[in-house]
Amino acid sequence: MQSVMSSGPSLEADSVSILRSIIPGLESTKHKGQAGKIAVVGGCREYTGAPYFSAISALKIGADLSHVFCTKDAAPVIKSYSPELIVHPILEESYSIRDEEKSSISAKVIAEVEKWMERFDCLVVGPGLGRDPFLLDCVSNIMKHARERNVPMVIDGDGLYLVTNCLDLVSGYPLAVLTPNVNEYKRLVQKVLSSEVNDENGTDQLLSLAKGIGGVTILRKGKSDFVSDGKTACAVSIYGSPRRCGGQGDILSGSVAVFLSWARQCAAKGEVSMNPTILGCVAGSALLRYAASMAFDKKKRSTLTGDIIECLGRSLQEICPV
Ligand SMILES: NC(=O)C1=CN([C@@H]2O[C@H](COP(=O)(O)OP(=O)(O)OC[C@H]3O[C@@H](n4cnc5c(N)ncnc54)[C@H](OP(=O)(O)O)[C@@H]3O)[C@@H](O)[C@H]2O)[C@@H](O)CC1
Ligand SMILES: Nc1ncnc2c1ncn2[C@@H]1O[C@H](COP(=O)(O)OP(=O)(O)OP(=O)(O)O)[C@@H](O)[C@H]1O
Ligand SMILES: [Mg+2]
Repeated sequence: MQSVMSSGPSLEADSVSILRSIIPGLESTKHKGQAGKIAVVGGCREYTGAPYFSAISALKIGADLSHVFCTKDAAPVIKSYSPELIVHPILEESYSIRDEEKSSISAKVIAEVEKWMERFDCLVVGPGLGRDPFLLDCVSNIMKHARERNVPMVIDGDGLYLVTNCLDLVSGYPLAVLTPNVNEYKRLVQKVLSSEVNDENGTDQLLSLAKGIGGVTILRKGKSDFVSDGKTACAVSIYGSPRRCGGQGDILSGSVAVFLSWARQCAAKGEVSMNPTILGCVAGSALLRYAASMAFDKKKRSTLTGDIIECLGRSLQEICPV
């Protein structure tokens, strides 16, 4: 029986033990893909950094393959950041197409993603996605297909904007993980609970929110990260950095995708008993916070997201040496 809490009344999760329990061994018998195939749906004309941070973090943590489904404009830019990523330039924003093209483009997008969908262990929906209505409509269709195929989804950034306005996309889907920052959490609470964020009763409110969306898992980001699936709640407060450079949430989304895939593999073998989405969130949060503190020790005020990504490998090695 796996315990997510450390002993005592604190909500703090035993995140180091959780990390160690779900990280797979590196065995010579394994083939490419067994350690995880992740896809990020995000990246538009404005934002190319966010999907890159998410997808490259997944690889640096140990996934074997990392795909990005983005707009045609964003693709060459994301490809130029890294030859490691498999980049699909399939999405379109309204400015680049005529109204009469919309239905055929929408069908093409879903046909392209469908070719790959069953191979993915997890999707990350939203990093740098933007808010173009036509693009979000296509992404809604991608999410519906992922759900039909029982593919887990980590929803972040503009994916949360989409989901907050259309809760049915995730409501009642236990393989959905929402990772809101302070603004995104506020919008979710207002929409689902018709109230304002109440920090005095923060854990109860988080439990109600996760329950209100039908048992999805929510990772509320902040000074401490709080995680709940509507039944249990826990926190990750260890490590962290005082630098709040943009992009740390993107590292987190890619990390959670990998860890929840690993946690599901462990759960299928009966090695863990906690909800794998909770384990994935706790592990992702702890690793990001550890890498951020390591990067800050070295770079101080000039710490950027790229510096934190560079520390992911050493952080993993210190927590779970190979
Ligand atoms: N290097 C990169 O590429 C990075 C890219 N990033 C990407 O940026 C995107 C937004 O994420 P974020 O974190 O800025 O969202 P958040 O805190 O709610 O917003 C702050 C304020 O901005 C506003 N606002 C935001 N988007 C808007 C829009 N499209 N159109 C209009 N308003 C918008 C918002 O206003 P509000 O909606 O509250 O009225 C709030 O006041 C997301 O795709 C993320 O992945 C980040 O991951 C960082 C690294
Ligand atoms: N005040 C804080 N103190 C310590 N750590 C924090 C604080 N705020 C956020 N973090 C850490 O940074 C991570 C990212 O949270 P943040 O709120 O910056 O997300 P975000 O706004 O979505 O980021 P992004 O810029 O990638 O969109 C969280 O997992 C959390 O661990
Ligand atoms: Mg964010």
